[in-house]
Amino acid sequence: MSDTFPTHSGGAFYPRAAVQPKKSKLDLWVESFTTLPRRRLQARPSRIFAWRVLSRGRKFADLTDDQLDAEIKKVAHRLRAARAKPREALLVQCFALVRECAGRELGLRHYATQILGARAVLNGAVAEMQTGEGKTLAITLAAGTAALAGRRVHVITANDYLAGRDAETMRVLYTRLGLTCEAVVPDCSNDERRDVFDADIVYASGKEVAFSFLRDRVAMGGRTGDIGLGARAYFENTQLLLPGLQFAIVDEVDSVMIDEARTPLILSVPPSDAEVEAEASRSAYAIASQMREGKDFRLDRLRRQIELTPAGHDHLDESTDMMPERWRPTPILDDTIRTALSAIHLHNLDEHYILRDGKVEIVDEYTGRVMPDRSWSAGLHQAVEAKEQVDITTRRVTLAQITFQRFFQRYLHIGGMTGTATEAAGEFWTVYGLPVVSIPTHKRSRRRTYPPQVFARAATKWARVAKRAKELSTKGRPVLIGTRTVAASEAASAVLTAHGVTHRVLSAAQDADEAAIIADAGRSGAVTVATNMAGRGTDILLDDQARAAGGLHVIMTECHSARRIDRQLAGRAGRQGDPGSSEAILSAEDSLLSEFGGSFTNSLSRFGGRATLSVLTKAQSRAEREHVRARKKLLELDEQLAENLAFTGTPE
Ligand SMILES: Nc1ncnc2c1ncn2[C@@H]1O[C@H](COP(=O)(O)OP(=O)(O)OP(=O)(O)O)[C@@H](O)[C@H]1O
Repeated sequence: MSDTFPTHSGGAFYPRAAVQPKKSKLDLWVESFTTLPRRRLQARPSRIFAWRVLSRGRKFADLTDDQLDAEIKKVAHRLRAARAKPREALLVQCFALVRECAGRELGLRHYATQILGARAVLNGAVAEMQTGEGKTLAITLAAGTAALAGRRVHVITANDYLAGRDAETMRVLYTRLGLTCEAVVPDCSNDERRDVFDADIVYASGKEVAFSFLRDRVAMGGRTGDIGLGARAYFENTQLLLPGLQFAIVDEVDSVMIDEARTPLILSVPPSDAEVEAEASRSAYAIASQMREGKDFRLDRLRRQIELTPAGHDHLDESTDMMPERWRPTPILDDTIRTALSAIHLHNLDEHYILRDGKVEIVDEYTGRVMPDRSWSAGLHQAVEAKEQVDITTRRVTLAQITFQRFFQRYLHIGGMTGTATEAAGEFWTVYGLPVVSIPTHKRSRRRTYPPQVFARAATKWARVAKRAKELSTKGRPVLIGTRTVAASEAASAVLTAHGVTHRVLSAAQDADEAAIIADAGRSGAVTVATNMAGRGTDILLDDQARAAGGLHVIMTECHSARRIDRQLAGRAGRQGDPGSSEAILSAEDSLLSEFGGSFTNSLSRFGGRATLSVLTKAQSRAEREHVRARKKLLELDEQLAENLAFTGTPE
């Protein structure tokens, strides 16, 4: 079995895993029948381990605070001495100590299921723990143990807000263990960032750590060994941000390592001729907006691709003069115009992006959150700005780039947790070599799932949503209405108002009040409308009246292209054995069904009637296949780029 705490490789100065060689399809196929079942078996924690931790914990409960501190020191010392592979008995002791400290500092003692989840993470697996099972607390067992063993731990969260929130909540526990814990605040200075990464346990979004790694790579300037890096640090005073990539625990691992993996991370600087660039984007928009679908270009909404027709090419030939000199050669012009067409036809306001303070800000399709510090690459961001007639930002020059897939492969040890891993188990194994292990629930789930209802028209759907919300909230149940876009939240809000239902809206456009709105969402009779940003990590606590009335009811008003995201939303109800229910109220006009639903949806929207579950499942499977294809393609491009870079002498 692999080491629990792999020792340094890639040099003690900046420990990280070596770049992994690309595996052939045949190798992967063979592995999935040979290595994977064995790894899954090895990674599955035994229930006896959890039982031993609980029984050991009873002994620690009798210790005074001073005696407990002494035990912690002893265990930390033995863990460090054990190096890569501590004995099972030592891990039992360490888990029991962390658990006892959690009981004293947080008033929560880990359940057996949380112990199993954390053990699977130490075994280098993805632990699938259902929504609401307490992953945030479970992670402290794995993070605390690894940090006591002397490893620098990164707890990677789905976004910056969760990083700050979880570090804040769990800091007292880590402090009690004699460990330091910090969270990365976006936009902090390099010195601050270096200080944060100096802590034993760092909570951060994947993007923050990956960008810090990219900056370090640029600073290393191709030197990767200890001597080169040490010399650079000494003679050129180059200070790196990270102490390497040692031990990562990824919370909401499918969101971070699969969903985010569709966007490459690019470290860039502004170019010298910004004004001409802006001019080119405006002219390209002017040309593209005159072109007609079908005649000048063909649009493949499914694959999000645009192809120019011969008539389109003729149109471009006639418009060349409108572009600045550098953009006139045919391949560059074609590319620029296709980007402008994509901005016009495939990127929608209040769905893919919002406008805030005269700026285009991207909305993450999976989390519903605005990502102010991200921009689309290859001129798309500027094309969207030209379309919205706002100031055009400068298209930046790339210094270094990496995909999440390649970034996470560089950790010496990685493990993760999520409520929804099964759907992506194949991808976890082929891309990251991570087996998925299912952990049982602490209490039996009492959540009821009603069959989905699909209406022909969106208006009928919204009326039904309002009626359901009114009916259930009058009975004293809190209702959470999940939407996919900011625009849909507004539509839902308008209908609810028209039906006289008091409600609150939580959306990407106003996430400042998030904590307050969530705190109220579990009150008896409360109705809350939220984009899927109220999915992962949102813990809606019920009051007694709400629990007695039947708990939270989640209404999903549009299915996401990934089933996991829907399961996350439904998972806000019926947590920790609470009562609760969920249902989907949809329409054939929803984008998933109209794009991926096939002929059935077409006839449904034309002739009316109701669709069945199988139509939905088919549409989602199609969309998921498309996304897997897109991610594979990105990884291939990234690997190709790395090979080209390796050829020019920068192998990292
Ligand atoms: N051992 C425990 N004892 C008592 N309460 C607990 C325990 N562990 C977790 N909880 C409570 O369970 C609730 C859910 O926890 P948390 O939000 O971490 O779940 P989660 O698994 O991350 O859910 P999701 O996947 O939906 O984000 C919280 O209110 C938390 O305080």
